[in-house]
This record gives sequence, structure tokens and C-alpha cells, in this order.
Amino acid sequence: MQLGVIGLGRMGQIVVNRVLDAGHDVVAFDLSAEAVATAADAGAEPAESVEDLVERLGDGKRIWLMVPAGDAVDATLDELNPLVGEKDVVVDGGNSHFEESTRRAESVDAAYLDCGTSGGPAGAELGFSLMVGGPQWAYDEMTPVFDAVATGPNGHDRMGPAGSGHYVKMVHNGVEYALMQTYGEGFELLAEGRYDLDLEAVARTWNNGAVIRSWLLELCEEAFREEGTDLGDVADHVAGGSTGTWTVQEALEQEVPVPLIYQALSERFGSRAPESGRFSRRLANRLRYGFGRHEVAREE
Ligand SMILES: NC(=O)C1=CN([C@@H]2O[C@H](COP(=O)(O)OP(=O)(O)OC[C@H]3O[C@@H](n4cnc5c(N)ncnc54)[C@H](O)[C@@H]3O)[C@@H](O)[C@H]2O)C=CC1
Ligand SMILES: O=C(CO)[C@H](O)[C@H](O)COP(=O)(O)O
Repeated sequence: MQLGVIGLGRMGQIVVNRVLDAGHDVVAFDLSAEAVATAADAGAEPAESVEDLVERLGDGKRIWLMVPAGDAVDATLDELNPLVGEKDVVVDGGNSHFEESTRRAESVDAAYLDCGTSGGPAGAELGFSLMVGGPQWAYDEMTPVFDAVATGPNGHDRMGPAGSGHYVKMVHNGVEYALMQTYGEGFELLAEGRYDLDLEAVARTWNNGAVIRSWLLELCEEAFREEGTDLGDVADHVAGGSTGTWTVQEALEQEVPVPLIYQALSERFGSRAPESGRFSRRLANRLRYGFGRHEVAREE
């Protein structure tokens, strides 16, 4: 198969590499010439613009967007839409709001798949978990690509119609916030509590057979190993927040109680008040680097 990939940052380059490794062809475009050159070094055919990328694809065009959510998706679709038709498939693998994806699916002439992507830069080796919404035929058509980008055939599935993929990913991120918060609180109690503990050793012990072992806990272990048991100069400012906000907004609309996710989101906003100093917030700040390579705020 031949795939066009637009957006070649932390996540898009992984899509390119995994699709190439699976034996498919890739045409790659990004606003950054450096990012295009990196993809070309990996074996992709470089494109100079969205139009150039489309021209290099044969009939039945398959295109994967991995640009930042929001305006960049709409700007790309504005350029793509006159160039694609009903036999073509466009996948948005970013963290778009599910209602935006539903709107886009109706306005784009190609079949549109909203694809929640989880796994972060670690997915380079492991593959991602992909939650896909949109027409069944387009999902089936893209299965060889999803097999390559995901951990394998069990690492992706069609969640339902347009919007459902990004809806599931939104809720996934709400859960992610709450898990980060609860690990943060536990380690804060251990850090402030009555024993002088090596938190890397605690996390390592928990990760080996404990009920609460997980990838986020492995990232806690990594954070203590790399930053020290007191987290060194990692600041208590936690960035991000949009996907968690959407989860809470949707829960309010559906009248479903999500107190833990709401609390975790509130903690994140609370972390932006000057000098709160909370250990749990410092760990959450460092964990976002662990799973997403988001910049770590450090004390000056
Ligand atoms: N980093 C992570 O852990 C995860 C990120 N995501 C989502 O994946 C998407 C991409 O994320 P990252 O790769 O981390 O971002 P990134 O900032 O590393 O890369 C984005 C790339 O898109 C390019 N770009 C921006 N506007 C463009 C346009 N109009 N046309 C062509 N290229 C354009 C930029 O030059 C950049 O190379 C976002 O929606 C993000 O929320 C989803 C899951 C995990
Ligand atoms: O989707 C992700 C992980 O699953 C991304 O890393 C996302 O950026 C995390 O959300 P936030 O920026 O709100 O922390």
C-alpha cells in the first residue's frame, strides 16, 4: 500500500517508520523541511506541499494526518478537500475533539476516519493502541496500515461511526489524568511520610507483581531513577489539560459522575498557581515527559 503522511513530528515520524518497516510506501509532508528530510532519510518519498503529496499518490488515496489538533487539521483539510474524492480515505490520528471530527467527516469528500492514538513516542518500538471511528469499508481498507502502526491486529479496532474513535480517546485521557493523580498522591504520602524511602525501589517493587503495576508506574520508576527520589528540580507546574476538560464537559452533559477525573483536572489547573510545591504535581509534570515527551517544567 502507498500512504501519504502529513505532520512528521514526534508521532508522525513513528507512523512513517512503522509503515515503511511493514513494507509499504510512504509519501511525507510537513511544514518543516527538516522533518520532511528526516522522513526521506528513513525511506519516504518527500513532498513539497499538500498538493504535491496528493499528486504523488495513485488512485484510491490513503492519507494520514498527524498534525496538532485544531486549526492545523482544518487548514490541512481545506487544502486536501478539493483534491480527494469518495474513494479516498483520510485518517486524523491526532487528539481532535470528537465533535470536530464528526463535523469534518461530513464536510470532507473522502471517507474520514477519526483515530485516537495512544502510546506516545514509546510506540516507536511497541506500536500504538488505535481507536478508530468512521465507515467500516474505510477501516477495512486501512487495516494493513493500522496493523503496522498499532502493536498488531489487536492494537486497533473500529469503535463505531464518525467521532467515536476520538470520543474513546478523550475518555482514555481522562482516565490517564486520574491514574497520574493517584500515583502522585501515593508517592507524595510516601515522600512526606514517616519512613525515609527510596521511591525508585518502591516503584520497581510494585511493578513486579503488585496489583497496581502499570506502564504509568514504570514511568514513575523511570522518573525517580533519572531525577532522584526527591524529583530534583522538576517543578510543580503540570501543562496540558484540553482532553481532560473535554472528558469532564461530556460527563456533565451525559450526567455521569466522574469525580476522580474532575479532581485530577482541578489539581492540574491548581498546579498553575505560583509555588504550590506539591510532590504529586511534580510527578505528574515529569510523567507527561515519560509518555508524551512533553517539556518538563523545571524550577529556576
Ligand atoms: N506526543 C504524544 O504523546 C501524543 C500526541 N498525540 C497527538 O498527535 C498529534 C501530533 O502530536 P505530536 O507528534 O506530539 O506533535 P509535534 O508537535 O511533535 O508534531 C506536529 C508536526 O506537525 C507539523 N505541522 C503543524 N501544522 C502543520 C500543517 N498545517 N501542515 C503540515 N504539518 C504541520 C509540525 O511542523 C510538526 O512537525 C497531536 O494531535 C497530539 O495531540 C496523540 C497521542 C500521543
Ligand atoms: O494523548 C496523549 C497521551 O495519551 C498526549 O500525550 C496528550 O498531549 C496528553 O494530554 P495532555 O496534553 O492534556 O496532558
